[in-house]
Amino acid sequence: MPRKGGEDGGKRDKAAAAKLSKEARSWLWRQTKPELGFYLTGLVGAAITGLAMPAVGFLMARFIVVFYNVDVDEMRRDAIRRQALVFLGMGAAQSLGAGLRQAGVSFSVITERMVRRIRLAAFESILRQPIAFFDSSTEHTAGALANQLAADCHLLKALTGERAGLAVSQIAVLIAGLYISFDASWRLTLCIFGVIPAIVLPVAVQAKVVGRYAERANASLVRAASVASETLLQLRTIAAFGLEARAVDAFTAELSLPYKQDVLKGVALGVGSGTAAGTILFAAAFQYVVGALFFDADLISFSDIMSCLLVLIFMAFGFATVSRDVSDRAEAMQAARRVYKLVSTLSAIDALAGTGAVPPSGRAAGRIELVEVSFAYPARRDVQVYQGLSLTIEPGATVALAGPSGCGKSTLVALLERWYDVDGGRVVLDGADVRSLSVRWLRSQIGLVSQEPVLFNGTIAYNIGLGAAAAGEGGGEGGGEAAAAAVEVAARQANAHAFVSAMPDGYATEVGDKGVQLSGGQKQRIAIARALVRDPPILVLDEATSALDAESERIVQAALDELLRAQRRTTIVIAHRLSTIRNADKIAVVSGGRVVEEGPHDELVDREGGIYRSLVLHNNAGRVEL
Ligand SMILES: Nc1ncnc2c1ncn2[C@@H]1O[C@H](COP(=O)(O)OP(=O)(O)OP(=O)(O)O)[C@@H](O)[C@H]1O
Repeated sequence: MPRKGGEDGGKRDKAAAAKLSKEARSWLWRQTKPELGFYLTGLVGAAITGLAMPAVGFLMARFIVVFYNVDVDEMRRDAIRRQALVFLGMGAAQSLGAGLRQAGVSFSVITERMVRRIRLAAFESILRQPIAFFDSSTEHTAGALANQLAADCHLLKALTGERAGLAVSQIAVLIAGLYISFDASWRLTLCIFGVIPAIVLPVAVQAKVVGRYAERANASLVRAASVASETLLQLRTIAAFGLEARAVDAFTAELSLPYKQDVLKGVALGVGSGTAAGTILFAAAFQYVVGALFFDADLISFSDIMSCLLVLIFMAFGFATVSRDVSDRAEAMQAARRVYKLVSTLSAIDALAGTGAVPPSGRAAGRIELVEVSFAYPARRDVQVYQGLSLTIEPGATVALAGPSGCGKSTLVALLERWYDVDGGRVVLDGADVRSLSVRWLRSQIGLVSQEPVLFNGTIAYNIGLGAAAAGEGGGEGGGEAAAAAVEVAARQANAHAFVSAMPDGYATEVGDKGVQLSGGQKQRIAIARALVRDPPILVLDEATSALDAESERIVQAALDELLRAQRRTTIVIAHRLSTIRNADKIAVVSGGRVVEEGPHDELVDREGGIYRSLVLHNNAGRVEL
């Protein structure tokens, strides 16, 4: 019976793939809408030029016949005049067709516009996805997605614009050729066009083979892109551990399959196009023989033999590239399915959607409640991080989260930021379930400083200003006087102003890629300033000093202590340092997926047998592993 299940599964997969292809095709068609007028004009032009090909063959045949058959001079002159006029007409039709084809101004422009639009939609779709989307699959690594934006979107060109015109033109060639040839002699046409399967079959098989190879080669290329992007993002670690050769090996290994498949694809393409090209001329040879037999049996005239033959030969010109086109389209269809899958993936947590409530005041008071929350990360369903966790944080209070490593302290931040949704229970901000709130607004209310500050390539002012830009308060390139003033205020609060002003270019100092030109402590203070520039009602410090050396930690800690003293805002602190935690209004100890102890430092430290007390008692040189 497993075989039957396998067959059913295979059928289901095939049906799902066919459905996806169909949807991808209609989606692609919808993408042409903004340029539909141009597009259709171009396609009509392509159809006319396609129709003209066999028609020219037919006229040539007539022309030859006139010279061969018509003996009387006067009649021949008439016939030649008629033929010349028809040729003139054909010339006009061709001009019109080619003109219309170009007037689609031209297909390449349409294609570029469309691909740009699709790329943008794909990029937006990536940004709309919840964080879980990026946790779960090798298809969704940074390298893989960047590859999709670049390579897949580029491949789509084979399904649109000039290439679509070519397909229409080839179909027109086939229809016109069949019609003219059938009209001349249905017998000979049936015999000759009986060989069409000999052309179509290898091309169809080749397209299928190429399509299948393309899918596997793409999977390898995606993995190669992941290896490349991971290597480039971790260059310092790679250098420190001497992992360059390993990275090259991993990259080479992933490229070997696409290489092999490219070779096979070349062979398939060669066989396909070779068979197609040869078959047309074999058909012509066959036509001579069969035509002669029919001629002897008085079943066909000389004129009709010539028509069938020349139509066939002119059709061969029209089909010269069909084999490669079919392959490219097969590859492009795979890419279209992948891009469509990406752009049609709806996100339950969409920061760009502009949906969800925004409280009338526009600013959160900062009361946070977690009510009976249960949660497991989508990528690791078997690890239940929270099971009925409840915690209330009053507006303006500073709450420290403590507990053993991996107990779920940072997860609380992830749920509050709505990077993930809870499986059970609720996360509530000022009385409203966070799922009902605008994601963009919710995140704009939280200033987050995390363990490893990530800066962007640009100036210090730009990096700090980004905090305000994200909250929709301008900023960006530090733009404007007000923004510049806010950036400086935030830098002062973060204890960063002194070192920034001491730099030759001050706030205009470039920080380099990911902030490499700054020290860890400087980067962290810029990150704190970035979180503060929006003056958030909720501040989250997630082990903000743990990655720093002792001196930098002291400086950053001083900035944070000052900050906590100076302004009452809801603050969640996750820290290993006892001094940060002991000053909090409340310490919540997380263990076994719940808050097991709650209260101020003095109270918890006196609790006999308490987890917090034991953590503090076992602390090492003023640093506790909480
Ligand atoms: N993105 C993720 N996907 C799957 N599991 C995750 C993910 N992030 C964290 N986890 C797991 O969830 C659990 C809680 O992680 P969390 O980062 O919240 O712990 P923590 O208390 O902050 O730890 P630490 O003090 O070591 O930073 C851990 O078991 C961790 O392995």
